[in-house]
Amino acid sequence: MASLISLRGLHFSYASGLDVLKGVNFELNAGDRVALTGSNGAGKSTLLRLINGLETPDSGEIHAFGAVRQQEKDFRDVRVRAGLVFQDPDDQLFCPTVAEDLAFGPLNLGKSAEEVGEIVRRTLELLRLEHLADRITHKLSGGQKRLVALATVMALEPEVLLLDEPTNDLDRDTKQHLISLLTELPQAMIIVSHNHHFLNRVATRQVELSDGVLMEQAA
Ligand SMILES: Nc1ncnc2c1ncn2[C@@H]1O[C@H](COP(=O)(O)OP(=O)(O)OP(=O)(O)O)[C@@H](O)[C@H]1O
Repeated sequence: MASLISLRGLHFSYASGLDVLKGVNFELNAGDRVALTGSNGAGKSTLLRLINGLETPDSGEIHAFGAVRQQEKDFRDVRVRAGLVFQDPDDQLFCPTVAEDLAFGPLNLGKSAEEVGEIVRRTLELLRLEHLADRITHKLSGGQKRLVALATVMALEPEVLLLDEPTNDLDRDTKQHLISLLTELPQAMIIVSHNHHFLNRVATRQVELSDGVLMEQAA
């Protein structure tokens, strides 16, 4: 079966001249929950942004959902099908209330108000966030915002999840709930985290980004 996402010989440097990726090869297959580790500044968030077309590689190929993706227009459907939850929830949340933030994406995809209402209800329930539906998003705690950011991506019903440090700010019980939730979801995912306990519980594979290349770690 073809990979959901395939990166081939990916090179990327920032305009400052900083060489971040120096030939990354990677395959994400159905059912994979991949832990993406590496030291601070190794380029993990950059790699997630490249998959979503938020950065452009200097060379190499990005294949997603069966097609090569090169130009901005090629990534429009990738951003919906491979939902990126940013490291900083404030980059993700911009509507007045939690329910409106969850509704924004599906409404934008042209779903009916009735369908969207059902998606919002179901997603809030899945993440145990029903009690926050009418809260003002920017007044939530850091952990609450992180879960709402995940919920806004889940509301788009993506095929792949790209999670950047999903456990930051979460208390022990909420982390436990996130472990149960992620291991029960059908989606393939890439999870960037420094929390090895969490990754050991959730991931099916581990890759480490070091000196610009990805290395598969022994199970
Ligand atoms: N917009 C940018 N412009 C220039 N340099 C950047 C930019 N964003 C990130 N960098 C640099 O690129 C490198 C990789 O950053 P990135 O955020 O991808 O690392 P990371 O592995 O996710 O780190 P962390 O574990 O600390 O979150 C770092 O040296 C960072 O300072």
